[in-house]
Amino acid sequence: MAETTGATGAAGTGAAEARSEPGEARAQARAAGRHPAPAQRGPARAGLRFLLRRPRVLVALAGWSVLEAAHTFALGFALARALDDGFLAGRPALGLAWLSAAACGLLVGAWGTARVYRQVAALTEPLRDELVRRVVGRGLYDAVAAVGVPGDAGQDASGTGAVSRLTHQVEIARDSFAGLVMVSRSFVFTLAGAVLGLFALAPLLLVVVVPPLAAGLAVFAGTLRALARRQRDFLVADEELARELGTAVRALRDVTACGAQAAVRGSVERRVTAERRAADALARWGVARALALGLGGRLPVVLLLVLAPWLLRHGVSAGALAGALTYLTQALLPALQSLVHGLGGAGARLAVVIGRLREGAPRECAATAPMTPPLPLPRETTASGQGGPGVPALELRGVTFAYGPAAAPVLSGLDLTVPADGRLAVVGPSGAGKSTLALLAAGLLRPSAGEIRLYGAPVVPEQRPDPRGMAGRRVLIPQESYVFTGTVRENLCCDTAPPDSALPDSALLGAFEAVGAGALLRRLGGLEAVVDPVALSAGERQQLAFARAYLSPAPLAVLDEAGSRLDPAAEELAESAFARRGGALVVIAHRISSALRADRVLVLDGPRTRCGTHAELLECSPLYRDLVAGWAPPSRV
Ligand SMILES: Nc1ncnc2c1ncn2[C@@H]1O[C@H](COP(=O)(O)OP(=O)(O)OP(=O)(O)O)[C@@H](O)[C@H]1O
Repeated sequence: MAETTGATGAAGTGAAEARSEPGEARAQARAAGRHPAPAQRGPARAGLRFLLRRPRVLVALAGWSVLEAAHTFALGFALARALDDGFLAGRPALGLAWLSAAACGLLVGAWGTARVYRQVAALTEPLRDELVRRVVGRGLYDAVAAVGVPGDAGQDASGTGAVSRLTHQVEIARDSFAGLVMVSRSFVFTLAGAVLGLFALAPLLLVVVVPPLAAGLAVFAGTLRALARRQRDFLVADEELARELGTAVRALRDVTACGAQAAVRGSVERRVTAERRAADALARWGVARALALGLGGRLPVVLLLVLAPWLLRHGVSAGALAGALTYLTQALLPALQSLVHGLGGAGARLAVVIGRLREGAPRECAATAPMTPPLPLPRETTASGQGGPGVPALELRGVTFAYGPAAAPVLSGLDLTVPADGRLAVVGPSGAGKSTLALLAAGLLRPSAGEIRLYGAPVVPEQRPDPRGMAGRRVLIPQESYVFTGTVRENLCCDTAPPDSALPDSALLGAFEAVGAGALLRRLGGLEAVVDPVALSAGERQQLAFARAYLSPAPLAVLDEAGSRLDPAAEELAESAFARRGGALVVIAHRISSALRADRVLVLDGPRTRCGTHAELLECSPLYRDLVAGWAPPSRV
């Protein structure tokens, strides 16, 4: 069995890497009694202030962007002149010269754009540095503050994971900010170049183009806020779903062990529904985006074509008309598309990330998030699995098991009966299949052939613990004890108590005393003390697991080297508690003492497997004799 200690603690940390945890941040802020600032408010104003503090960079950016405007202007104007003065006037050389001028404009524009990137970097890198400084500073502050915080909280808060996640968000913020600067700047200068060009070609063109363009921009501006909010809601819902799934996947073992599948499924389904709703709302508002693009980018083209005869009659040349169409289709429409998508998407993302960074929460990365309490298993109230008088606790008939179709069988045709009050020890060399047998008996593995019955009922692996099924008939303590971050009570009850009722304290305290773990309970600080699995020794974890299993109503207990980390006296105390509580006991024996306490011993040894009393096996099983000789000096046997 794999190591399970501390799984829940780990599961709680860091959900969806770059996708962060806004919900947690808010929950924690609420828990801490502070009210988080709305993520949306402020980033735009803060961004503007940031820009205004860098006038020189802004001027340089504007200067280089003028080249871009000049390139846009040259594009339509040169085409119009090439047509009107060159090709349509029978002077192809002049036409080609104008086209060459347009090509030169293209090169100059590209050169300007390259310089623009440098200036954008000069804006975004300081932003990044500033955000990183804040994030790391806050992370260190929290790390120092977390010193002395007991348990996972302290360990996680002081870890670098939170800072690493937030610095990744800083990268997202920087990229989104750079994108926003680029698209906004590009739209402004492209618009300026195109309007100047249209005016230079024929002012009448502006009468056709400007009204729909202005209407499109007005629709976009009017719906931007709502659209950004929907976009932000969708991002948050998407992140929360990713966080929920990430946590669930990391905590699968805990979830299964606690029987919390239904609760986790419900929680994930709620997130999926929330994300679907957010996506629907965003899609509805996407219509506004399409409307803005249609009005501002496409309608002017249609109007120019429809009104072409009228424009030509009123002195607009064919070349000017072609130039105007070039402005619209090659410059304005792409710039408007970038603006609409850029401001709606990158803008919302930037607002979310900046808002979150300003909430400033390395703490938000689940370091101190409350652990999902384990869902306790229902406790069987009647001995439903006991099958009636004379029915054995455990029966194996011709059981064969292999870990794969091509693997050699670990068990082959095994027959075994453990009476309802029987006490069986299973021994054998390492790798003989003792743990495999324990898992088969517990219904956690399915035999390749043969049949296994518990109290007369066939053993079937179950999707979830059922008090009327396997959980009501057997309890298994595996080699590695399962202990999670939570109170002692939660650790005890995760296998036993139904969600709607609790075991009395006297039963819990009695279980500790019965298995010889009373001193451990007192040292931990009682039932409400929080257990840190990492701070327990392996033997202490085993004692806790003994106490938990002792509380189980299941009449068959299967102990798979469950006391291997205890000293012999403590192991005997724990084992004998199970013998006293009644029912059947199967012990995968770690020491000869366990075998000596059993009624019968199963020696697993492939084809030479034997079952009998200690004395019988000493007679007939050379392997058993060897094992016994290896366990203890002959004089003590
Ligand atoms: N999950 C698995 N997949 C494939 N093979 C496995 C798996 N678990 C165990 N085995 C193999 O099955 C055989 C029996 O393993 P098992 O753990 O049951 O032995 P064991 O008698 O309990 O050993 P030990 O005393 O060392 O715990 C071994 O050869 C082992 O390598």
